[in-house]
Amino acid sequence: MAQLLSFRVYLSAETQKASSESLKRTQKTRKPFSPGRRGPVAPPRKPQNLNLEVSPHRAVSAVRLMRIEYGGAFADLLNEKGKGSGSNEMSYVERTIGFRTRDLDDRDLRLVTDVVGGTIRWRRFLDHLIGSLCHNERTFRNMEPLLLQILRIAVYEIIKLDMPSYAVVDENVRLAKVALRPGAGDFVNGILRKLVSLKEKDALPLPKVEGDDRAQARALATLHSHPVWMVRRWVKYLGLDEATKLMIWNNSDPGFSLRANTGRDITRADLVERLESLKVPHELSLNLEEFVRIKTGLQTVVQAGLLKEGFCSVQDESAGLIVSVVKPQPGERIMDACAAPGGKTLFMASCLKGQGMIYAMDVNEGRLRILGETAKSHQVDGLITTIHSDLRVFAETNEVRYDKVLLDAPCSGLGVLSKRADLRWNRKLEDMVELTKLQDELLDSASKLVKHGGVLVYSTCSIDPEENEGRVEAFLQRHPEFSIDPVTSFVPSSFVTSQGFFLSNPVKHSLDGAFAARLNRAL
Ligand SMILES: C[S@@+](CC[C@H](N)C(=O)[O-])C[C@H]1O[C@@H](n2cnc3c(N)ncnc32)[C@H](O)[C@@H]1O
Repeated sequence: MAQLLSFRVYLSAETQKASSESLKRTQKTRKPFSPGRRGPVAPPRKPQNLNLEVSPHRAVSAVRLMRIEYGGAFADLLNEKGKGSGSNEMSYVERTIGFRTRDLDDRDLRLVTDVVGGTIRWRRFLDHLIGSLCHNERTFRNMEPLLLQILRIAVYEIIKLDMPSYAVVDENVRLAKVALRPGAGDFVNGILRKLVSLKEKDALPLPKVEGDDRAQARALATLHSHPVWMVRRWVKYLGLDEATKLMIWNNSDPGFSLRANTGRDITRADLVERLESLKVPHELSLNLEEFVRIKTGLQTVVQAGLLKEGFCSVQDESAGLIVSVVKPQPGERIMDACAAPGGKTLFMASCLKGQGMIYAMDVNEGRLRILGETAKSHQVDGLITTIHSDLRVFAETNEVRYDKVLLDAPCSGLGVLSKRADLRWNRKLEDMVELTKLQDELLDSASKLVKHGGVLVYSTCSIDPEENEGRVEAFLQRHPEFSIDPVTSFVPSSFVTSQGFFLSNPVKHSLDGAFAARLNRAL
């Protein structure tokens, strides 16, 4: 169980740099969903018989989408469940739409993952099309949640997956009829037939990128399905072309990297051998000698137990490169001040070659416990001491100083939107103000723990200059005892910014976006 959890957390660790606090907030404030009209929760429906007419992947996708949007579930966690979680999933389906479908086979599971991820990513774009095809805005605004999810799935399948229209219309009309009522099926039929006809004439009602900055940002936000505030921010910082490329990247299927567990003397060659025997296509990382990239086959790796047995971890290369910036050396005492769930802690521990200690601190006790359990399976637990504390409180009272401190700060996660399909919709502009304030406080506290002549590494999985360069610049003004140590000798040159920081750019490097600054404390 701990192993499964640790996989989940690893996968999300590198993908979920988003502050878990704010996500939790979203989770708490979301109301339980009802399949009927938006509003109060409907009483549970009575279980009915198995329905073999409705396509299982669509029924399950619609229910997962309801759970994500109204029930506070996270898209990546639902997708990771995969095979074996069938009966639990079917009981959700039954409770939500009143019947079961046949069990999902491997192909259905892949379809569910694609359809759920894609429908979430493309939500704004799909809603624009659906809204344009309704009689009036009120029809769209008052649409019952399940009906809306069925329409989103159908529009996504027709427009983005290019599935045969007749089958998609037929299947989704049937789902709406059985799960809701005959009239709902007629409504879905009407909307989808209009859509198919416009698609065939190449006349979809899409906005034009024209007018003032605000109007252009709104059009781009619809066409590439992102919140308007993100588009405006990226156009400001990156320019129109780069912002557009970034949105295209965020909408593409994410790739993953695996790190061979060198802490257990497993080499990349050993990992490659296992991947070959499992027929998982892979490429060697050009940036890190422990890493292998895979585009497909992650489920195969999970099912073969490679993560469970501590053979390897799922870790993005951008996270591995942050560890390169820290460059842990045998014998060092390193404070990992925001450590959980521990992706970087474990990699750092494996660099110590049995000598030294990583002090892994986190305010979240549950995530820290998972870190401890995973450290055992990776056989590096003797090199890790966990500390459950708020860094700000710990730094006030603790007298010990460390050779190096890594502050992998809670951040917006704007660098990992390709992996976290729902994050773009959960993140708000106001979060940025709260996060930068927290990052400043944590930087001040982390700096107190660095010994004279020691190193502080500040990192995020954001590409936002305010969370990155902006925080470091403000910190250096408050702390003249620190200076920038350019990362030139720690990472390949294409990752080094003009100021000497590490930046992985999703568009340029085909990795998650991440940032790190290496700061030396004067002797
Ligand atoms: C980006 S995640 C860290 C990811 C981790 N370094 C890894 O590689 O797996 C940020 C972490 O900071 C923790 N955190 C947030 N505020 C904190 C605080 N005041 N003190 C200590 N940890 C905190 C969160 O619980 C979260 O686990």
